[in-house]
Amino acid sequence: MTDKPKIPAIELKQLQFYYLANGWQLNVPELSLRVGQHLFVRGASGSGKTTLLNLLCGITKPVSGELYVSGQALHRLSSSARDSLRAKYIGVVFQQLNLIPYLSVLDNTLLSSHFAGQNKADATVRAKVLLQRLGLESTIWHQKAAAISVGQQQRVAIARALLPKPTLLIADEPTSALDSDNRDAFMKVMLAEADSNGCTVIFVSHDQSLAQYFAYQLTMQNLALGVQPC
Ligand SMILES: Nc1ncnc2c1ncn2[C@@H]1O[C@H](COP(=O)(O)OP(=O)(O)OP(=O)(O)O)[C@@H](O)[C@H]1O
Repeated sequence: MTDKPKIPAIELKQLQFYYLANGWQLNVPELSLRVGQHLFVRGASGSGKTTLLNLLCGITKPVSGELYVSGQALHRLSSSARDSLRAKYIGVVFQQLNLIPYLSVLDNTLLSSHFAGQNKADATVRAKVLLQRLGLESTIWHQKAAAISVGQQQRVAIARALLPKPTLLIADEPTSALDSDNRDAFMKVMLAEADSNGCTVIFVSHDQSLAQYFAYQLTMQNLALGVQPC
């Protein structure tokens, strides 16, 4: 008996995207990631990292080509179908973090499990464990997001992204405000949490020192040439 071929976590084929406003283009001839692979994507400012992540999490749609996440053809889905796929299966940490300033640390963390339709009591228990592992003690759980430091906000954002146990985690420069000790803890917790759920990780940054945490790496330049992560 032969094994069934495994569905890649991510698959891009002849993907093209451009901004109507200025014609800036992103072309990806080919990209394939296995389930559970952790990829570091590096690129200079303006090289298209955020644009790529917005495509991968279905916020924007390619102009042409194919984009599959866990076998789901994102390029064929409506905007609302992409939104519900993201809520259930994709954890995202944006550069702007997108925390709700007037909600508490704990309630911000719980938002993702709410949108993924998960049980609140179970999610609350897991959220507290995650926050603690990220160095966010119970003394700040009930403070408003607006009242904590940017470094603390970054950790709340990753806790929120990880809480629903996504199959894909996408992170855009999530450690820029952390000191080296907290950054180290952040990277280790993020990757260990992802591993325990078999979650694929795509992490973009222009900070080369973070590449040491990843088995696979890619530059935006190589991505545009269709080179596979190595
Ligand atoms: N909404 C938009 N409309 C038009 N052009 C855009 C838009 N967003 C980004 N761009 C342009 O697309 C290119 C890629 O931008 P993008 O934000 O993806 O790069 P980046 O690598 O994430 O940059 P940074 O590291 O500075 O965040 C840039 O030239 C940028 O000016």
